[in-house]
Amino acid sequence: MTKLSVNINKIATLRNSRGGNMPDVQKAAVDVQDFGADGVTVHPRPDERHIRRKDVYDIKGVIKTEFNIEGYPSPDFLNLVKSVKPHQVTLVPDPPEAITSNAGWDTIQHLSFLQDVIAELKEYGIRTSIFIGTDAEMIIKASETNTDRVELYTEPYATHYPIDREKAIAPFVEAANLANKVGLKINAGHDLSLENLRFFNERIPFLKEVSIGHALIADALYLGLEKTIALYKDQLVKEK
Ligand SMILES: CC(=O)[C@@H](O)[C@H](O)COP(=O)(O)O
Ligand SMILES: NCC(=O)COP(=O)(O)O
Repeated sequence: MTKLSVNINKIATLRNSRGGNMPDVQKAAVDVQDFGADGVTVHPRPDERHIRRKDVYDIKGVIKTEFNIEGYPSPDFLNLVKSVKPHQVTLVPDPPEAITSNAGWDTIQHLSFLQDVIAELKEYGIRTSIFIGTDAEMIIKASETNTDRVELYTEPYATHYPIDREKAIAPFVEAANLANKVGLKINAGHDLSLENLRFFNERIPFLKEVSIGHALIADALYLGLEKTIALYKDQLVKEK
């Protein structure tokens, strides 16, 4: 069954908005795991707009499932993840001013850089994943970085799903089959939701893990975190 890694960035956003420790991000990391998440994902951005470096260490201390840390491989970020040694690091090409992750890597232009970073992370026993679009050339080149996995950037799917879901999913099915063919394991994330997740999971072959945050935390404001995580997990149960 496809694993669900819950991204708790937006819990930190709420906490930071008042300057105290409510909601408690470390407690949220414990709770999402107790409620059935297969992992916790965070994205400590350079401006610490939500997840802070301290959060990363606090969460590391309570991980019983899998810890996935996302970020641009700056020297600061690499020092942080080498110190924390999460199960997985997901490398994203986000510039510091990006409002959110909105593109996959250009694995042709950045091949050598990614090869070096991935080799360094593997020396620390960290599983690597790189954020990628559905472009065939980028996926083929991604296999030359020696990354363990790619994470398919699913915003285009989520945007087009309400318009024409067959058209929305087609490039991602092709991309997943190609990634598998070139020896890459497959994660996916960004803008996945209760609306679009079941269809994505049913149609994408070889999918190992989805990381979901924004929509899940928004849903939890109405439904509660425990019920919301159960609903998202249910979307990942494949019909017999
Ligand atoms: C890599 C990805 O698509 C998301 O994890 C994104 O990085 C979320 O970041 P924000 O929560 O800052 O939007
Ligand atoms: N890698 C995607 C992620 O962790 C969460 O993205 P989103 O669900 O907040 O868009």
